[in-house]
Amino acid sequence: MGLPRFTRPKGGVSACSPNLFVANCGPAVGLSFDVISSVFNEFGEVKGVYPADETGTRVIVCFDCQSSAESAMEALHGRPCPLLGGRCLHIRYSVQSTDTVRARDLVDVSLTDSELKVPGVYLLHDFVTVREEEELLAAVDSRPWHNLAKRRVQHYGYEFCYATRNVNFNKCLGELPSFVSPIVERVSLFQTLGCAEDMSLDQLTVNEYPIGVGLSPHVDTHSAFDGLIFSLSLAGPCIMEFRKYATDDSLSNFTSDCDDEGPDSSGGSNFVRRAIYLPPRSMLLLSGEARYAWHHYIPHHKVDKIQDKVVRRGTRRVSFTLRKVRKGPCECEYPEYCDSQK
Ligand SMILES: O=C(O)CCC(=O)C(=O)O
Ligand SMILES: [Fe+2]
Repeated sequence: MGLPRFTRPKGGVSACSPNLFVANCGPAVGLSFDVISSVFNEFGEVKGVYPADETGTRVIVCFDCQSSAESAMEALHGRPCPLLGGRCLHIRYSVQSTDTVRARDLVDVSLTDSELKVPGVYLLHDFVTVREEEELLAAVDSRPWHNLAKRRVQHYGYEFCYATRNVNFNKCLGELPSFVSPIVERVSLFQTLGCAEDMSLDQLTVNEYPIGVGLSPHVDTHSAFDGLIFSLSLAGPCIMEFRKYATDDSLSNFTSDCDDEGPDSSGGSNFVRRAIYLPPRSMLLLSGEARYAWHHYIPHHKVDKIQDKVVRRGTRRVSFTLRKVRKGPCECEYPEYCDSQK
């Protein structure tokens, strides 16, 4: 929605374009949009990487100019790509589609974690006061931001590297800053909701999303972080979406956790999709299945539809993502999604 749509060209050879349709690559085969973007970025500026369809194995890579797309095509088409898990990419030039928003792009947006029905997601509203929100925003705004292509970030505790989607374990940046201490202490509130894991945290990523900017689908790297991922929303709200792909192994029991709804079968989709509204000052926790087996992302929209109400994103959103860096290999129960167990 709101994004240009590109498709696979029909027929044989297609005219050159700055946009590539790339098959055999995507989140369903363990390659995040950030990793794909960093690989294609070697050939010129990548404006965006988008799902080409709902399979999770085909993406559209949009360059800012045609010559970069040509170089990427020449270097990567039909050859195993070591930086993309040795996968052999099938690349064609893509054409802009005239499709309008399709019904299946719309998903009901839940307001609470119990409505959402993604096991392991918890949401607490008003986790911080308006005053605390102002102080947290002032604290990060007085510190240097690091510019990414579409948003700004700050890292504390350990630096997160977007190219590898991992942390540099040997480079500890020091303790978490004191302005976040009250929040780190308060996360123990989630224990009253039935979450029994170790709540100590030593890594903070602050993300600042300008209006309309979102985040590509990903699972936080298992080997990088422990089992709890907290995300505090400040300033503007957002909708966070979740997808669980049906892997070959899970197809037979795919509906066991989500017995009201199987994988979306429209247009060949092979995932279940859910969405939740995250208001400012709310704290989200991803644990268990939600943390390890569901992709999460924020659609790039300037306008969101929440239970029949159209909500215009009027301000930036700043999030504090708090995690604990993992000290050994991940031993989760979801080996098909786990980089430590592959
Ligand atoms: O902005 C958010 O709430 C989520 C950020 C996130 O998913 C991440 O940094 O991995
Ligand atoms: Fe994440």
